[in-house]
Amino acid sequence: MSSTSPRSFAIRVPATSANIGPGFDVVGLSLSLHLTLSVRIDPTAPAGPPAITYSGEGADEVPLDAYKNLTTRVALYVLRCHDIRTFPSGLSIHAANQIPFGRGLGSSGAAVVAGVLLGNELGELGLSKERMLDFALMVERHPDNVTAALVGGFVGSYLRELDAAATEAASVPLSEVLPEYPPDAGEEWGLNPPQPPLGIGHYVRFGWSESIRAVAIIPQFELSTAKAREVLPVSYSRKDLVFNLQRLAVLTTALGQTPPDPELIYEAMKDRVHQPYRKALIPGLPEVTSEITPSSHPGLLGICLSGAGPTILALATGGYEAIAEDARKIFKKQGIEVEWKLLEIAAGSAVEITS
Ligand SMILES: Nc1ncnc2c1ncn2[C@@H]1O[C@H](COP(=O)(O)OP(=O)(O)O)[C@@H](O)[C@H]1O
Ligand SMILES: N[C@@H](CCOP(=O)(O)O)C(=O)O
Repeated sequence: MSSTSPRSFAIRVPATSANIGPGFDVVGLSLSLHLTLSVRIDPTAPAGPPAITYSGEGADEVPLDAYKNLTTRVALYVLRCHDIRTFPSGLSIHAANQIPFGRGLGSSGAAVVAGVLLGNELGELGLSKERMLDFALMVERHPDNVTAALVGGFVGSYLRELDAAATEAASVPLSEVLPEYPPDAGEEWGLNPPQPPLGIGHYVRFGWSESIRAVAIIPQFELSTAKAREVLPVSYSRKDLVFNLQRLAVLTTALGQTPPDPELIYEAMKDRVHQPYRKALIPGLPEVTSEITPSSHPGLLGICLSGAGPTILALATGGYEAIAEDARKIFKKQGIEVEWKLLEIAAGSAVEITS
């Protein structure tokens, strides 16, 4: 294909639920709601900034300026790290988004991963998954959502301990990784964006019993992840850490067993590291997680906050509607409306060349 031929491709990134109870900042699960970018590059089109259109969740608030939009800013960061200073001319992008913003379903992680994949395709960079994860981790610094969104499934990840130089490179302020472009008149384009250190994130995919589905009970208010992280303490008692470690060790295997064991899983999805501190931001959270149990709701395996919330994630093999409707009643007492969705575990991110 000549360099003046138009080309098109689609990028599809799943939603994610992070933590799954005790695995704060460690485990994530990809879910069947997607952010899909339909991208066209027509090098013969008149020069101009990228044309972005957007539909679905967040359409009323997402910026359509490529220098302000999270996905395109991440793509430009990836390009600049490879000495490509601008978007190609004749670039148009349509984003169709099913992932609600600020609900604990990994919308920002999906937007970041989509941006990394977009940069990789626009620049024809041929980056490996591992290298793409490095770029995503320069922007979203907890690995659980972006790793599960990139590779798909039920995934555990850790950040490698970096040496002093790599630590410095990885701790540059986000404003330097993603400066608001374009620069003011008279300023130069930044020539040396902070390069991600090699091999920041490492992951493993756990087994997942095919009988398990996810009920996402989504309160109709937004809670930013940044705000929900501010309420967490900086240190924990040994008792609380051991409580979580014991459960996480059991949970990562228990969710792969067929048939899954509700008694084992319900207890293994309890948490003392983040949920107790977030309950003030999510009225009804303690009641939902303690009143909906495998004995009151046959089919339920376990129930927890999804990511930083406010969504509640129930893992179950049946009885989905009763779980969701009873959670709705509990939230209603707090004056909170919810919608709920029955979701499957999704495949990881994918790029499809359409022409
Ligand atoms: N598809 C998207 N395109 C651009 N920005 C997005 C997109 N999805 C999410 N964002 C940004 O991420 C923010 C939500 O991130 P966050 O508070 O981490 O919540 P969560 O990731 O749990 O949905 C949104 O308010 C928006 O600024
Ligand atoms: N481990 C993070 C996960 C945040 O997920 P999100 O979907 O709410 O962005 C945390 O709990 O803060």
